Amino acid sequence: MAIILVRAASPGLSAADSISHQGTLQCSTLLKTKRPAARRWMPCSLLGLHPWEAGRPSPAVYSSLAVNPAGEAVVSSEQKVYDVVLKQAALLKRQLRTPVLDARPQDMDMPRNGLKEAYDRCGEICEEYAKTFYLGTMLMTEERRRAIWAIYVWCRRTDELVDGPNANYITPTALDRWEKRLEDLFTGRPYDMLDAALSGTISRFPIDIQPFRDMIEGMRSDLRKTRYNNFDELYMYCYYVAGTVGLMSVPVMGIATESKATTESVYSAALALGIANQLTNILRDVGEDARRGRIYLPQDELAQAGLSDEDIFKGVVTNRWRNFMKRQIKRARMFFEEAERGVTELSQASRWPVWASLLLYRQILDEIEANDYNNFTKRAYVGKGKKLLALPVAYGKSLLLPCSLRNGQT
Ligand SMILES: CC(C)=CCC/C(C)=C/CC/C(C)=C/CC/C(C)=C/[C@@H]1[C@@H](COP(=O)(O)OP(=O)(O)O)[C@]1(C)CC/C=C(\C)CC/C=C(\C)CCC=C(C)C
Ligand SMILES: [Mn+2]
Repeated sequence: MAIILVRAASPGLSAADSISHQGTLQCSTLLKTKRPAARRWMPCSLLGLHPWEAGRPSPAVYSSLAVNPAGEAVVSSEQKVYDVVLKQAALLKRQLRTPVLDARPQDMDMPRNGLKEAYDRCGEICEEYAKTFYLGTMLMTEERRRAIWAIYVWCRRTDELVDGPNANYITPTALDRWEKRLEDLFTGRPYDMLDAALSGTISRFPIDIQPFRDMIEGMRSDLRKTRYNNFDELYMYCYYVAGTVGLMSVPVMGIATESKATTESVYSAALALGIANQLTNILRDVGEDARRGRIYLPQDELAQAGLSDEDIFKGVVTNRWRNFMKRQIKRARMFFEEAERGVTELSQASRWPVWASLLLYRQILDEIEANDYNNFTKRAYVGKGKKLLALPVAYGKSLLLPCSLRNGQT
């Protein structure tokens, strides 16, 4: 059995997370590297319109069926993911009615101070890799903040498996081992200190394993797939690698007690924020991903715009490219808009970091425009000044009443 031990030059982690034994995948390097960019296409072909152009209805209103090239009706990715949203929302509602904290093993055999150290380490990693977001978490209650750090670190480590410096050595079997390790930590047998922080977190919050499994599935898909035929395929990928983060986070962030929104609608918004972030990430990184042989943009939309893989490899900004990009940006913004309604429904102290991350990530789209759509050789980057300005704006927005109280139920 292969042992994958990656660390040494890692500025992120220390001895505690480097324990390795046969057959267990070790992922202790958290070097700042880039994930290949990602994508999605809306299965509304049956309606004859693009939802992001016509005003995006709630997922339940979308056609649940898409048509495959053979003309057969198939369940769309959007519908499949919406089923996950419904399941997660139902679980949350059920678990909030049961005494969760008593029903689950506490702290999973970790000594109290060991767990504190584990959470602190997660906080340090989070601070190192996502400074602004880390600052935002400081407004949350201590328990929530630690939980978000633990989730962040698990996601970051998972992402690093396929996106980090050792990505070339990662095989589907290694991901299977990572998933086994996930199952172990969910049943109170964490493998290392950072896993223990997540074990502690799931013992305190009603978090389900499915979004975590699905993120690993996204990493599997990254290993085997370098093209996406249409937005439906891209949507699924975005759900796997980023929508899942939204679903993991809601049970920790909590819904405002005064909110009148349904749990499903809050989960849908969280999903939308993950999708919006990932679409933005993909649009920012077109050139970088192409240099790694990856094109996440929907192939059918490229063809409709008169563009090919070759055009992307050449990396010349033409009017065709500008027009294509305008539509992609418009779609990403629609997902941000959908997410906005949900942020207001979160518990008050959770809203600020989420608003901050939404505003900051969305600004990357403005920067792509400001670069005249040259995302081949220019990285869209939000400057320090704009970043700083987003923080008070986000704070102001976090004070607003939930949308469901302003406009009736969402
Ligand atoms: C407050 C807040 C934002 C909480 C989420 C914190 C958290 C657990 C983040 C984990 C992020 C992570 C490491 C995901 C792994 C996969 C990945 C890297 C996805 C990309 C993130 C951007 O990272 P970066 O720019 O560093 O990308 P590179 O790896 O360098 O390419 C993603 C684009 C997706 C991240 C997705 C989110 C942060 C989802 C946000 C949604 C919520 C927090 C739900 C909010 C709730 C409502 C109701 C709106
Ligand atoms: Mn990455």
